[in-house]
Amino acid sequence: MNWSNTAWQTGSPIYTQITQMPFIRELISGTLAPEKFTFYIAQDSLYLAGFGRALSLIAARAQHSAHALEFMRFAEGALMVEQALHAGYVQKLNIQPGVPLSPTCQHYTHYLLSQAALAPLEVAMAAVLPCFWIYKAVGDYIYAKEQLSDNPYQDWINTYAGEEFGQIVARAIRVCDEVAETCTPAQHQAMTEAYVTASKLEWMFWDSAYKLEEWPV
Ligand SMILES: Cc1ncc(CN)c(N)n1
Repeated sequence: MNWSNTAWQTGSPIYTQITQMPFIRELISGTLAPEKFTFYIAQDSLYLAGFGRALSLIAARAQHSAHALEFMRFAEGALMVEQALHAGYVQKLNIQPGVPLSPTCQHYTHYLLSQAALAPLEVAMAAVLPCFWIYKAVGDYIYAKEQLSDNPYQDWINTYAGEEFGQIVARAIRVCDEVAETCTPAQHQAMTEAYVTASKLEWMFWDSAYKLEEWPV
């Protein structure tokens, strides 16, 4: 079995819980409060800046030039394509610059950056994989469930359920599997742990937006 099959199976209870979150249910029905989506977009723009840097760090550390190139393209995708979607929303939702990182956004981006800089390369790659794979799965899930023709969140849904993002996700999974081929069982275990941790942080990210999370002090 490929490492990615094990990772998906291990992380699937978290994925299932994500699909049941109020944030996701309300995205499907189009009833999500605009202030919650605005909070999400503002934090996600900050997240994507950190995520793009983490991907660039992994590219710089990759052992094979084909993998380095893939991660450079992934970084470009996060910083250009996804940020372009957000830029449209930032304008539409009138999000002002200078929004501070929420506690969860800080936790998640710093987790990815520290893994990208300091963890063994295969663990760093596994840590960023949920950012691709869970979003694609959630995008497809929402797309399949929604019944509205005028969902206010349709652009967001189309981006993550789209074919183009699907191809990027397939390539990210493939690189992880190629790297995992030469890893020991202990290294596979460390990869899966990083994958599960990042999956939990995905759950927390949506939860924090729904709660409009603030610093307690
Ligand atoms: C928190 C989060 N995770 C993943 C993605 C998709 N790259 C995103 N935009 N935001």
